[in-house]
Amino acid sequence: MKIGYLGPEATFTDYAVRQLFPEAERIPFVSIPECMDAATAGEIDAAIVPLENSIEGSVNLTIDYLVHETDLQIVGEAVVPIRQHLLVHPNHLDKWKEVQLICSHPHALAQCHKFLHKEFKGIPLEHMSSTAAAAKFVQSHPERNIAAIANSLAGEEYGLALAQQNIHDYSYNHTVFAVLAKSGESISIDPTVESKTSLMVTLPSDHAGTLHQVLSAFSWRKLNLSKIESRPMKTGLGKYFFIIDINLKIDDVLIPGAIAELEALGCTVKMLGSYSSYKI
Ligand SMILES: O=C(O)C(=O)C[C@]1(C(=O)O)C=C[C@@H](O)C=C1
Repeated sequence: MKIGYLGPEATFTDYAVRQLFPEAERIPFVSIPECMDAATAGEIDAAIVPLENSIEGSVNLTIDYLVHETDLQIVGEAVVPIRQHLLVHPNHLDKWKEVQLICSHPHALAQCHKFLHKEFKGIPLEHMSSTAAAAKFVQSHPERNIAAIANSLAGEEYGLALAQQNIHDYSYNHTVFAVLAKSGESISIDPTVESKTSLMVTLPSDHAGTLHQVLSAFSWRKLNLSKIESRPMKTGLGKYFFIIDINLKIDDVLIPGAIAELEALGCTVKMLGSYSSYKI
């Protein structure tokens, strides 16, 4: 089985792939959209992409690309603990407090915002395509006193020294990764802790109280929602769609009944997936 991920080797996404699919052939991509495109084209069996972080919130690029640009389905998800470390080239370990630049993925920098503000005020931050790309960049510039924020796997992979560990601002730091595949493809992930169904719901325009009616379609059926999030449709100001997660696998009665009720209200409903959730 071929699984695509945001590369290079030793990103958090790569770590998630290694945990979920230890036997798979891992294929790195330079961006999340490229990885999803490869799944759509059938070059890989599934793409693993970050969806949401407990400190930083949703990964908008993933959600928007999934909804607007692909027909991929969510076939599984994994909740992965995230530990961010400050890594430097071993040549500069004794002067890590004087680093001239700190680079990482924007989500990783944001997860360490308070640490950076306190310890490295005024030091430039550079966005890289992933945490491992930042670690690789530091490795390839041994002459510069610069640092990467990345995980310990990247530290080992790129021969960097650990200057400060666990620098994320809140100790509870977890990212949810989605497993995306073409519709009809099933990928088994065991053991399952929870099940979920994700829907994209677009409301009819200018109807007072529709969101209330949408929520009551779930509430009177006692369908427990774990997330409701709005994202712009990208067609005009004030035009939004909703992502709604239900804590249940698709069944024959309750969820199809709720969907039919939403459609009767004039909503458009797209099934994003019904899948198992795995905790690493
Ligand atoms: O850069 C990485 O290592 C990634 O896998 C990406 C990513 C993200 O996009 O949120 C994944 C997990 C962490 O939250 C930080 C970065």
